[in-house]
Amino acid sequence: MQNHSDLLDIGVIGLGVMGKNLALNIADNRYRVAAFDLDSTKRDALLEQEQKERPALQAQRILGCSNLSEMLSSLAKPRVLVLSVPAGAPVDGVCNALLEAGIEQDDIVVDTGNSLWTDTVAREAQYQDKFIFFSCAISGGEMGARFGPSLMPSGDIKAWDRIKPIWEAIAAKVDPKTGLPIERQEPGNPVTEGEPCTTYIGPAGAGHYVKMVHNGIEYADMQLICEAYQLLSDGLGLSAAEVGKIFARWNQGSLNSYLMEISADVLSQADPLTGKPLVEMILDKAGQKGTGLWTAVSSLQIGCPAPTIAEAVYARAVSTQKHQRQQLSLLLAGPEALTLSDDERAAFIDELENALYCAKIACYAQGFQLMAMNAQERGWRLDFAEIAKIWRAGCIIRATFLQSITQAYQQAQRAGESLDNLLMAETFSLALSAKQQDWRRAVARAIMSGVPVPCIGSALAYYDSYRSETLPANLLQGQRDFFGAHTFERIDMPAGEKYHLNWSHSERTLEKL
Ligand SMILES: NC(=O)C1=CN([C@@H]2O[C@H](COP(=O)(O)OP(=O)(O)OC[C@H]3O[C@@H](n4cnc5c(N)ncnc54)[C@H](OP(=O)(O)O)[C@@H]3O)[C@@H](O)[C@H]2O)C=CC1
Ligand SMILES: O=C(CO)[C@H](O)[C@H](O)COP(=O)(O)O
Repeated sequence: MQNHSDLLDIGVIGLGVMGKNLALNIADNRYRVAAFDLDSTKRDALLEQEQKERPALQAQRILGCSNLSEMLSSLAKPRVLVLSVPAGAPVDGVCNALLEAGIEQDDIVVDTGNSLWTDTVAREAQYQDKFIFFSCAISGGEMGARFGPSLMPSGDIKAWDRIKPIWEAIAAKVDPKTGLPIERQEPGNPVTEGEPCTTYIGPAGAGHYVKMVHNGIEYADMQLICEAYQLLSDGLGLSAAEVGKIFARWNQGSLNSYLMEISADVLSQADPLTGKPLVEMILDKAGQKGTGLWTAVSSLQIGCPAPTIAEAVYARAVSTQKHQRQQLSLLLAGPEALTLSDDERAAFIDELENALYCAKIACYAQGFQLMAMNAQERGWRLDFAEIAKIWRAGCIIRATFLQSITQAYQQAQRAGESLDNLLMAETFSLALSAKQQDWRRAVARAIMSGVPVPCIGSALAYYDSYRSETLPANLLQGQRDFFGAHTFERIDMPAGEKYHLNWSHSERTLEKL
């Protein structure tokens, strides 16, 4: 350490994938860090890593602690303690251990895990008067944590004022003119220029809600890319490397994103054991930790349509039913293979690129609408231009596309309008209208080839539903009234007036209720 008698700036508890890299990132930005993990080998690995990275002449900035009491006594007051432990019981486990170790009322505990947002709301209340429970959802995975993540803080505003300088220093940075990430993955040389990808989101739970929806969009975006992969490989018979090249090309255009970039990379990777494409050696059963599911559940609970996000969660569930899929693949018939000319194949690839772009817009529209509806229910004032801004770099769904979303919300703000659905933004409505025919052709081809496209297809249904002034819910209301006297409203009478037809009477008279 620079000076062992000095009190340190911040403590990091939990030194796994995220915590270790966050600690190194904070130290790179000249803050002094106390670090603790239940598993002392993780603490030692962190110290070793710092020693390797920090030039010999520079003093170490990370102190390994053997227990939480040691950590508390090493920190300047009021203390700032970052939790990077698995969501759920471990968060309360650490909070209780901190209470036993002597944490004080004005100390700040920042939960950076993927906690369920309602748990965060409850924790703020539960630990009130004991310490300040603050939260900061984080995205960016291992490399983001190390060199600049997207950070979504929420809770006590005074706690935010205290941690803001550290957060702005460690966050990913964006060039304000272009909206593009400024990336420099060099230990000891953090990016200090540009706009930091962090902003105060709102009261307790708001940041975790926003991160949860980020992950819901992440699930959908990943599944869209996977569907395109299956269409190109099973539908067109292209090799993994060929699909990788197509994705790399798409990544140069409007589909430019981190997820597209890494998908191209994964597809071009050979398996070190067999030499075959690695992707073909990876078992097709998807894992999940819950944030996509929570997003889908929240959308159902508040009645906000997010079908593409929900389909992405189902797609992971179907993938895990490998045994049933194996059995049914032998039982159920599919369509005849399509024979396409070279021109048709080339056209299909272009159509699919447009389909993916349109479906992506629909996913983001669903996610942003969900945040807006939940914010309204909770009385949160979320700033969507700021949220889109902090997702332009650092996080997993970072994409040039986020700059267009930022601009759409900024434009709406300037005009004093609320953008209730992203599909209404001119930049997206024009793009969708221009590309929707290709989207339909791609979905039709997928259906005729028997390749499942739950997300590309559901996004199209979402688009068609929202551009339909009338939907068959009139018949649905008639059905409900028929079997359960659930009543209906009439188009020629004031809103809110309820009617019921006496379906079981021979005269079928209409009653106004
Ligand atoms: N990995 C990712 O890409 C991202 C993860 N997150 C979230 O960040 C959080 C951390 O994730 P990640 O780093 O991947 O998880 P890891 O499992 O890699 O790390 C968690 C660490 O916390 C330690 N730990 C558990 N309980 C305690 C405790 N009571 N006191 C001290 N240390 C403890 C674990 O030790 P041990 O292993 O011995 O139990 C482990 O070293 C999770 O909530 C995750 O959902 C958020 C964004 C991205
Ligand atoms: O939060 C993240 C990125 O933003 C994590 O990587 C998340 O754990 C991924 O979710 P899952 O394991 O459910 O795919």
